Parts: sequence; C-alpha cells; structure tokens
Amino acid sequence: PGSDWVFVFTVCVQPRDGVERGPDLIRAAGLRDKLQGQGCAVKDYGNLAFEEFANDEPVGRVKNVRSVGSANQRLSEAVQAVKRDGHTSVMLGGDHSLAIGSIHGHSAAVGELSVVWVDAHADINTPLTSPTGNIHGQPLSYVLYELQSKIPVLPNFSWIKPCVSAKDLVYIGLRDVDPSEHHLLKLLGVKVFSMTEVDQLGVSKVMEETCDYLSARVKKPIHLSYDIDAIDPSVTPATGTPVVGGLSYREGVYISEHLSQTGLLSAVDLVEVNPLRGRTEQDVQSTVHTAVDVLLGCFGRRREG
Ligand SMILES: CN[C@](CCCC[B-](O)(O)O)(CCN1CCCCC1)C(=O)O
Ligand SMILES: [Mn+2]
Ligand SMILES: [Mn+2]
Repeated sequence: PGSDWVFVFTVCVQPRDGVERGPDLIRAAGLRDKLQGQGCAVKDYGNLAFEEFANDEPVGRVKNVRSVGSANQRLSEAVQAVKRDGHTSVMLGGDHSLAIGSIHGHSAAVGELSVVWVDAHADINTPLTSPTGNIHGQPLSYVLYELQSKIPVLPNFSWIKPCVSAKDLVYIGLRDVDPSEHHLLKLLGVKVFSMTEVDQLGVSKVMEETCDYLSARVKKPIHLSYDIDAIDPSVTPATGTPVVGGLSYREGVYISEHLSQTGLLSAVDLVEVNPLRGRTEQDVQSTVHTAVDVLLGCFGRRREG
C-alpha cells in the first residue's frame, strides 16, 4: 500500500476477565512500527473509555447488557468518525461483542457491507437462544436484518439498527456451532466454510469462492471480523473459548493476505486475545504475535518479502 493508507486503532476494551489486556499487548508487540515499516501510515486513537455500570444485572439470561450496549454505542461513533476520515478502521478487542459497534459504525459511514467472519464460532445466538447469555456469542443477531424479530428490547441497545443482510455474510473456520445457531444458519442460507470445507477445498479455494460469492452481485466494502480463536489453540492458546482443529498459522495469515489483495478491505476487527488464558508467557506471545501477523497481512504484507 502507498503512504496514503492510514490505519487507526479504535482500541476497545470490555471490563472483562483479561480480554481487556489484549490491545496493549498487541501494541507492545510493535504493530504500529511494523505497519509503518511496510509503508502504512498509522494513527492510534488509543483505548476507548467505557462507562461502568454498578449493578448491570442480567436481562433474562443476557449478561452485562448495559455496559456492552453503552460500549458499542461509543465504538460505533468512533468507527464512523474513522471511516468518515477515509481511513481503514482496525478495532482491537476485547471480546467479540464489540463487533456490534464496529459493524454498526462501519455501515453507518459507508452503507451496505460484506462481512467476512473468521471464527471457530458462529456468534449468531439470539438473546433467547444463547446457552450462556454471553453477548460475544450473539453479536451477529443484533446486526442482521433477518433476525430483528428475534431480538427483545434490551437496555442501552435501542440505538442499534440492523445493517447487514444474511446473503452478504460469509463464515470461515466454524467448528463449534450451537444447535440453535446451526438452525438459523440453515434457515437464512448463510454461506459457511467450516473447517470441513477448509480441509476439503484448501484455504486458497475457500478464499476464491468467498470473494466470488461476495462480489457475485454488487461489490461492497468488506468488514473482516477476525476472532483469534479461529486459529488452532496450538498456535493461539491465549483466548477465552479455544476449540481444537483450527486454522494453521499459515491458513490464518493467508486469509488476510487474500482479502488485502481485493482492495475492498474497509474495516478489521481482531478480537478475543486474552493473556490470562495463556498458561505460559510463550502461550501469550505466540497468540499476540500471530494476531499481529494476521493484521500485517490485512495491510499488504507478503511473506515473499
Ligand atoms: C458456541 N457458542 C458459545 C461460545 C461463543 C464464543 C464467542 B466467540 O467470540 O469466542 O466466538 C458457547 C456455548 N457453549 C458453551 C459450552 C457448553 C455448550 C454451549 C456461546 O456462548 O454462545
Ligand atoms: Mn467470536
Ligand atoms: Mn470464537
């Protein structure tokens, strides 16, 4: 990329058990210098401060509703500002519930989006189907037009307007999908490349088919929402919900290299890095450095040099 590329970090943290430390570790691993070293201009917006809610009691089974709703509203505004300045937004989580604000803000600024969701999980439970009540397993249900009838009124969530069509969503890396999620994916006909398809087709064909599928109708800006747990826990163990049988380091980086080549990458989330879930410092460093390499791949880094 030329020097006209500006990357801004709307770095966001949830008051959670360790995942709030992800962004600073990714910074400390030298993301800014490495991006600049490959010809990118970088602007770091720093960490977004979120309002604390004293007794944020569950609503039904949904946990941390008020703080997550409020945080995502601030994040949406921050991402909108970044996109209005014509930059590519990079949101470092924090957990995947932050994709609500990131996708909402991105769409508010640029309109219709394609979403590529790289994850071991589908993150499409509704508040009523979620087995855990954790919103990081639900973000897509709040932003998909087709699921709005399934969303109850939740405090601090009324600002969210659905903004993504199910036909503009592609999953890569799925291998731990709840029955209720699988039902919704089938019902909505969402395009899924689970780990089975990755094994069957190979990551190169998966990316070719992903891009053909997304550009079959109208080419739209791409929102890449990358959950570090898509990659195998042998490579990225420091994460909240590790699942065996994940992407290799090479497959994980190839995905971002391929999307970078489309020239359509407009916003990136990199979430669920949790240093407290690493058993050793090596576990944490392997996870953080892989996250950095995935991001460098998004912005033009090629392994050939
Ligand atoms: C698969 N769905 C889970 C995990 C969501 C992970 C969020 B991500 O951001 O990391 O992708 C887990 C539900 N299972 C928990 C263990 C018992 C069976 C249900 C959920 O809590 O909804
Ligand atoms: Mn996720
Ligand atoms: Mn996940």
